[in-house]
Amino acid sequence: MRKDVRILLVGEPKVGKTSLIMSLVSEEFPDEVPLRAEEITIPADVTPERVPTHIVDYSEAEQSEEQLYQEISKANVICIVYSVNNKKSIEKVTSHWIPLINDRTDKDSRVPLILVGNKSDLVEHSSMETILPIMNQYQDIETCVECSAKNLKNISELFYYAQKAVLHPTGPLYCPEEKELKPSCIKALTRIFKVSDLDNDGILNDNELNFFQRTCFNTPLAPQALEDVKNVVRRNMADGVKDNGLTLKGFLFLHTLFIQRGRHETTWTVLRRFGYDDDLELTQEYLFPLIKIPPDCTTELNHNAYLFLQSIFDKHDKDRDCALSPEELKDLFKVFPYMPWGPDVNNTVCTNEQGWITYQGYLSQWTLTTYLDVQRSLEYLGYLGYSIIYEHESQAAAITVTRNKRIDLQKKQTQRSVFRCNVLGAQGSGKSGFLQAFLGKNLQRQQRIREDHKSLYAINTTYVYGQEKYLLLHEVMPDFDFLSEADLACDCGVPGV
Ligand SMILES: Nc1ncnc2c1ncn2[C@@H]1O[C@H](COP(=O)(O)OP(=O)(O)OP(=O)(O)O)[C@@H](O)[C@H]1O
Repeated sequence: MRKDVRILLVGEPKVGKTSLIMSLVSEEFPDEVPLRAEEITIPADVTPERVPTHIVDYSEAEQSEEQLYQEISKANVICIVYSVNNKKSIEKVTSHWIPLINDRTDKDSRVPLILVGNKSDLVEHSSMETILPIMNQYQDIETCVECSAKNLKNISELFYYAQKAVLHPTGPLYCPEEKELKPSCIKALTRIFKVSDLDNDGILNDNELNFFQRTCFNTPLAPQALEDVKNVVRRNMADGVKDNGLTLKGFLFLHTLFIQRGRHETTWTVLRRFGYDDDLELTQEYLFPLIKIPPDCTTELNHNAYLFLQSIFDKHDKDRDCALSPEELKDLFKVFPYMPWGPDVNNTVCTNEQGWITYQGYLSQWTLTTYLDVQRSLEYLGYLGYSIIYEHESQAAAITVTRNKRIDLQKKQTQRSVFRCNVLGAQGSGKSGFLQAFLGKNLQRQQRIREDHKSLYAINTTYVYGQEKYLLLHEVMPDFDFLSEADLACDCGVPGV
């Protein structure tokens, strides 16, 4: 979310821009106003959304066109002010101001606009009849408001709407023309639904809904409120509620409704809680939290992380055969933007007779990724929503950084549970066979492995003094000239198999 908000007021001379700003600041209508108000900054603690807010006035008499253009490019939201008793000032909104702003802002990053009808105290009628068609015509208009600097009507609301337009913009979420959520918003909310659907039955039951509510808004829903939400969905669609729980369709409908009722902040709160930025991409801080790994230390998943991964396995192993069929695996990775495991994984870890990754194989692969490339592991945990489900500050809470290997050697004891063994040997000496045999695959099965599905790693559990440890075998190419330091870093070696 943005750290501050810059609101610019433009419009025809004498529509009351300066008066609106002065009325907001002094909470009374100023009898006399300067041509242009000084830029003011409202401190975060007195703004509704708790971000510092700069308010900038424009005066044709005082400023050059160049200065106006500069202010337009710096603004996060622009209020186009007209006077409700001045037809010409309304006409100029579309004939002058909107085109001028659009010409000066990038098409892909248009600033939100707010139409502000001042001097509502001077007329009996409303300007909305003229304004609503304009709102429908221009997508960048976030909202419109009629107000009066004189009797202070809707003044704080106007600045609140402006702040909201920047902090909780409609643009990325909703297409007003189609009256529906945008595809990237649907994608993000679908991922959120799947992460929150803890038993993976396609329905958010009361427990899951309460968990979701607590996670996003720090408070569970009262039983009656929960029923009311479901009833709203029931009244509007046939398959939004099933078995007394919310379906994905119902969940998306609710968010559409929030947005249509101007409660974008609800949807944004949910999206941000699940790691999304203003472009509906998962943020770098969410996916790649800082984690320091000193030299000679390795990275492992801790107990909580294994518990989490176990629950993810369980919710996708629909047939309870302790292995993930290709469909189950695909379903597990639906919350990822891409398929992270290629066919080589099936030859890196234990599989069942059908070649499907077993529970043990699944945990082994996670162990391997965490050991070899902890950043990737953090990224994957982020897609699965680890820190959200386990209410941790970041994915980094899943990782144990082991003690320096040298200290282990000195003390002749270790807390580590993953050990790497390099397997060296001439071409054709049977290194691959050795790795596959470690996974329990006999020669017959080994012969069926396609060349492009082969893996240089094999990881499996083994018992040391009754304790389960992971042993990671790494087949090292015979040409020593090409060996990197990383290739040679290991806990033991098996030369000349
Ligand atoms: N709600 C209102 N009702 C009645 N009069 C108003 C109202 N708001 C502003 N005015 C009056 O309108 C006149 C113009 O106001 P103001 O100078 O604030 O407009 P402006 O848009 O800032 O003009 P400029 O761009 O020329 O600086 C002032 O005389 C002011 O008192």
